[in-house]
Amino acid sequence: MYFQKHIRYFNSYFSFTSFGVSIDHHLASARGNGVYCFKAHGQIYQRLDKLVAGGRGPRHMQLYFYDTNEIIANRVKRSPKLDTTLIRLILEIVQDNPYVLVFRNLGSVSNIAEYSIELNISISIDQRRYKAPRMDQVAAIWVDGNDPQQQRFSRRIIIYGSEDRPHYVRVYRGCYDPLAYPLFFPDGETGWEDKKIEYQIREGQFNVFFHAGWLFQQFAVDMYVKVESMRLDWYVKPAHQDIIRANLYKGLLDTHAVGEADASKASLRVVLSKDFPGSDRDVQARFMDAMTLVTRYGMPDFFITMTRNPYWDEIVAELLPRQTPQDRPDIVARVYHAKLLDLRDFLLKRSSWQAKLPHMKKYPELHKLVCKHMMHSPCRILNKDYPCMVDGECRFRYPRQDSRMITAIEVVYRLYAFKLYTMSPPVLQMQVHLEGMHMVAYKSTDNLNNNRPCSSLYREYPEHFTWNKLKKVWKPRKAKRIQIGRLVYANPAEGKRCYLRIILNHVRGATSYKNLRTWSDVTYETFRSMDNHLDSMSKDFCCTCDNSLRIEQMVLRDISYHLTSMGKDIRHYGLLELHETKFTEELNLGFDEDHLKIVDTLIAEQMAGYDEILDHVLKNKGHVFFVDGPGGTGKTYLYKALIAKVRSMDLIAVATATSGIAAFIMPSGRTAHSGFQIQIKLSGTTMCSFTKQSGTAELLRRATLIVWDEVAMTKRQAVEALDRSLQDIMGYEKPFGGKVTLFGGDFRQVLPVVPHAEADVWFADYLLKIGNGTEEAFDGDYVWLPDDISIQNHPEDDSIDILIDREFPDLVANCTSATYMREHAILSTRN
Ligand SMILES: Nc1ncnc2c1ncn2[C@@H]1O[C@H](COP(=O)(O)OP(=O)(O)OP(=O)(O)O)[C@@H](O)[C@H]1O
Repeated sequence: MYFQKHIRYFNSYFSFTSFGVSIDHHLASARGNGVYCFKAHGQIYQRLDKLVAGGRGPRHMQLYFYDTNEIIANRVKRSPKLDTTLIRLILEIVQDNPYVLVFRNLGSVSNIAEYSIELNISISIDQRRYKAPRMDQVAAIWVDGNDPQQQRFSRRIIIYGSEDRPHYVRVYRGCYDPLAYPLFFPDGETGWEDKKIEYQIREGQFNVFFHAGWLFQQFAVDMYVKVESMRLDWYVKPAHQDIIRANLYKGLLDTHAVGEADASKASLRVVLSKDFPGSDRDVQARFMDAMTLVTRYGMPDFFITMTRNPYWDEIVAELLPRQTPQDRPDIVARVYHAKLLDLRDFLLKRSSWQAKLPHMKKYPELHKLVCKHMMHSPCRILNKDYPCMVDGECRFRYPRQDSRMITAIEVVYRLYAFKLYTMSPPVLQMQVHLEGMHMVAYKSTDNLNNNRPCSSLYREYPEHFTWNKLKKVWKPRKAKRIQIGRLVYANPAEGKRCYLRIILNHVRGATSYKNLRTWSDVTYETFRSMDNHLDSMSKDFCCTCDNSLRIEQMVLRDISYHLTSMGKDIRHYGLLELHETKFTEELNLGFDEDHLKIVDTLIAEQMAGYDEILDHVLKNKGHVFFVDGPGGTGKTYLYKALIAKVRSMDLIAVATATSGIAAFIMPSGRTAHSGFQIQIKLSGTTMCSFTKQSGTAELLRRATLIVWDEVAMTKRQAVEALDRSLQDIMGYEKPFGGKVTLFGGDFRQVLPVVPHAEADVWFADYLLKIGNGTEEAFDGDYVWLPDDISIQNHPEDDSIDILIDREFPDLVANCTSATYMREHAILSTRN
């Protein structure tokens, strides 16, 4: 019992390594709720120390250098309460462990500081069997003077006697488990086997994991992190990133069209692909799939959640003596999965079913329990009186924030490879490709000529046919089970492909691309309508210019402007050639002569900023500046001076601001969203939507100064998107791709955000009336303020004190309370 209760402690005491991860200390430890959890940043690894013990005495593998009695004495020295009989027993069990043998051998040498060990980190002994490695397979020992260049193992770590630098064993190394979990792998097995097999219950077979309590939980979570880390590592590799480029196929073709051979320059950088569960794109795709079912069958009537109860009879019946469900995440995960399948079958196979509350009078207890634990209606602002509402908050904390926490049960569920989601009927994502843009999808519909239902839409095919991925043909569906088709999304900015998608959604029984373009026996050519459109657009420009070539260019530039704002390049649309690119446009922006003179009027602080920034621009030294100052202190004035100076030297200065008004004041300024093509929906990995070969990218590549005013008003993610994109197009992993970037803004002008605050309707209306000039006024432009919102001008002129007293009652007593200070504020029109 004692051993089981402290098994994690024992394991960490006998492990050769220590657990290494950077932990978010705000979230680490029990923090009052009793469940130990921690939030890790980055990779998890095991740490190996040098051979010579540090000032705090031997630890981990260093403890093995001594003979048994000495080890026990050493271990007891570190932890006086240790049960020595138990330690002796464990040491006996691990006595043939090859790592123990290696380290124990070192115990007999006197000058250990001069030794080093070559540790084999990727042991590849027979992994299908639980066979222990031999000592010479895990490590070799050199005495002083041996040539460490003589590499014995292909992947190794050399642990030196006295070198202070610790070594890290990454999760995917074969020796990770035996070094970290000696209690599970007493003979030093690689621990590299299929974990699904390890967690199986086998009649008559002793499985150490099921007796390890907390250590099993820790091991399972560690294994899951291992799996996940390896998958993430795969995605992070540049070679694999290239494979999963967002618009791979389309991007490749586009790239060839503009003579760009390097595919990596073709499209946006994507961190995680759709195949990674939980990634943005996976969620997006599943949302679209769900909406396909909604389109087909209507809105859902029920949203059912199923929670596991660790004390379900089926779980308790399987527990070993003295075990609690927490000790057996494997059983909990299995039973939950089985019950989930049962529920799904019940819901799907029964043609009709009803969800009924137990009768209130007949089963009062049951009724109460169901209402209490199993139902939740909209609450908070939608239903303030709902029983879950306590002090204006939902006591179940709905709606819940997204969070990602891995528990041992979830981990085992994932390691068993149980499905995370299924859809019934399933949704098939159908590709939409322009002719010649893809080899497989739409063209193959030709195979349908003989047996295609002539009234079907393309997306309805899966209901009548099955798609053979290997042969790439549709075959008539035999089974009753149907599948719903969904055409993959095409952004309107994609032009032709988007139109094709719309047409596919409307034209029934089409057999070819030509057939799709045919209407009332007339086959339309691509861009025919666009040509007409060009003619009609030019009329807008005719009144400003009479040179037809110039008008043509003006129209094209206008189209290009709109396309660029959608992240596209006019060169990919087969239109006439646009001579002036965005880049040359920006070069010819010119500057205001008056702004050049501003430099003579700058005050000392402005001048210091001007000199410093200009120096970086002239020497091309990348740096990020932030100009801070309350409103009206001359920030814009400084930008004007700088921008004029940079442009006067025929260099490019890109001037942007968050709001349209601020952008208007900047010389040839534009909003940051339009200038940098920042997407509306932002996440931690969003990039700006311009492509590497677009005009915007070229402009930013050549820009020597980038100015973004009012940056305090924008979302952090927007600035981060620009940072990522600049790094991407510059191919330089320094902030903002090594550009001189000047941000300006004033956080004092950002109003505090009060979550869930309710507007005072009367006051809002009153303010609008004043703003619109419809409030009753006297003496020209004075309005009466109602008494209850104004403070009388006191004869002793202490009205400010009165205001403070009224807004901050008991200020002295509460001034240290963060909640009190958050809830009171005096806003002033002077910023
Ligand atoms: N050194 C200076 N000499 C003369 N006038 C100046 C100087 N600096 C600023 N000003 C003037 O002060 C006024 C306010 O300056 P500016 O608009 O640059 O402030 P700001 O900090 O950008 O304000 P906000 O944060 O509200 O946008 C402008 O009319 C500007 O011409």
